[in-house]
Amino acid sequence: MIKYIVYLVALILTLLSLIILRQAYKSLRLCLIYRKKYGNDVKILFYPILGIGYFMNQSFEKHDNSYEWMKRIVRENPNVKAILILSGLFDIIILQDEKWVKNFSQDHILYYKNDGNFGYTFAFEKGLFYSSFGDWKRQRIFLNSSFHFESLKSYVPIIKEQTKKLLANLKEEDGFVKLNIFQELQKITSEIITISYFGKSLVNVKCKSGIELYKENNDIIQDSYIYRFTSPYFILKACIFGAKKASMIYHNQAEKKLIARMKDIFETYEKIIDEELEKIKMSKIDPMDIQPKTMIELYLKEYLIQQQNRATMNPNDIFEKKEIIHQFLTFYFAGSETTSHLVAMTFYELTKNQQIYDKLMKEINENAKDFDKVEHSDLSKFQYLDIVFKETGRLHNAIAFTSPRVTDQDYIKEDMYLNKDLLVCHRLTQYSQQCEVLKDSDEYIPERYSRNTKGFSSFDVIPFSTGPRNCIGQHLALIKSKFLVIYFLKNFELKELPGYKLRTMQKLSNHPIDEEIVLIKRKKQ
Ligand code: HEM
Repeated sequence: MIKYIVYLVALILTLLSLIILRQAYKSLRLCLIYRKKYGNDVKILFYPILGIGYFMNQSFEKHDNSYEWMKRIVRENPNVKAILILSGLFDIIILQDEKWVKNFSQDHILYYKNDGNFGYTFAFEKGLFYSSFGDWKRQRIFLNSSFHFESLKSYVPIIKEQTKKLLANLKEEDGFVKLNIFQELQKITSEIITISYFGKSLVNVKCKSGIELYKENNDIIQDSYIYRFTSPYFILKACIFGAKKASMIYHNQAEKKLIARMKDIFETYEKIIDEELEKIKMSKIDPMDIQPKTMIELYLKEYLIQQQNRATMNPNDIFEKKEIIHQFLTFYFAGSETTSHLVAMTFYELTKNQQIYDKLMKEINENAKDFDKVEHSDLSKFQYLDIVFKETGRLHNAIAFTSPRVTDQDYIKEDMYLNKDLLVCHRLTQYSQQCEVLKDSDEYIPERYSRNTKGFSSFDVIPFSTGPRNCIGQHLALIKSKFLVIYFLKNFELKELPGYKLRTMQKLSNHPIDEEIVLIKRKKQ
């Protein structure tokens, strides 16, 4: 018996050594290729196993921000085309050069995403964010109408109504109070996404486990993200099988629990969708006659039509019911924290920059005398708010680079070479300060965009990314954020929180450790 145990241990150790050797060889080879081809134009970093996680942690420890390391590299090497981070496990390249960013995002169709939160396949795989190739194209065309200007207009009453519920309990006499503004804003942004998708609030719906659906939705996204990047067991599995497959096999207790929670959420939404389908069937309305007002109606109409015409349809145009749920979860995950982050960080900067605060108040007082009367068409009058958001997106974007993509072939375009063994992503903000607009780039200056724009490119500040795979929700995000800021600043005063130090760490987003970032007080009406 002991003999067999010894053999087994020896076998496992040999296997592990072979995996480590294979990975180390891959990383060393990449290092040599890139060093030879680009010299210092591609900055190469190495840290065993932890790789980019190590540099982000160090950056947070030293500079209170998980991305300061990247900023510093670009500042010290303004011509750097990319940063290559090797780990022996996951080797990742972050493109910095404008032309490289442009080419890569235009040719996105050659790449696909195969990594995300633990178990992302259970919740998001069929949604737009993770879909690829033909499936991505079909979805993007299908969804474009819902994110079109005209459709977005119809969400304005929902946005205004939800915004007005904001902090309804806070009384004027409470004076200035600390507030977890992220939490409050996220409740609103996720509620707006839910109502514009399902046409109703789901705030009272509970999962089978008894936990509120909206709460579990937020928590599972965070928990599965943290598990993906911190569990040594999962990291080892991902190394052997790839992250996607590793989510599907050899589950330990923690993974089984996460998957059970995801399935619970999935089944709760499935029940809601089945009820909606049943209502349409009972009404005996011809699917062709449905005039969709919400995204769910758009989907259900299409779903019922395709059920009728399945035999004659192109199989690539047919989608499963699962996609309807994954799409909603995708919007929830991609659209709620990002939007609340934009608004919260704008508030933070306003408390630090009184002149900007005053200028914005002036614009709001002139153009939004009565919040109830502000319509979608009035939003174009808030031009200063536009550049305030642009500046927040530049300095405090929720994410610093796109999610990593992979491909099966080496990619070469002009002087850009991307080896097939790399995870590839690109930055969203240009950190170099080479042109006038980007001077003093650690400062919050919305007016910078009206400076001499020589050398400033439309690829320098791209918080919503660029190319065909840019953010489909960007206009919705900006409409929501504008109404939120206008309503908030008309009704509340903001003040700097004494002694507050902004420390942001990469979790799901690059998020403040302490979420109470400003003081607020209800204004006298
Ligand atoms: C301030 C708020 C937001 C920011 C900063 C933001 C940023 C981004 C970025 C950078 C990407 C590209 C990610 C990548 O390529 O890896 C993206 C994609 C995406 N975003 Fe947003 N987003 C915001 C709000 C929203 C909202 C409100 C929604 C939907 C309701 C949304 C839905 C999506 C989806 C579905 C994608 C994937 C698009 C595709 O692959 O075709 N986002 N977003």
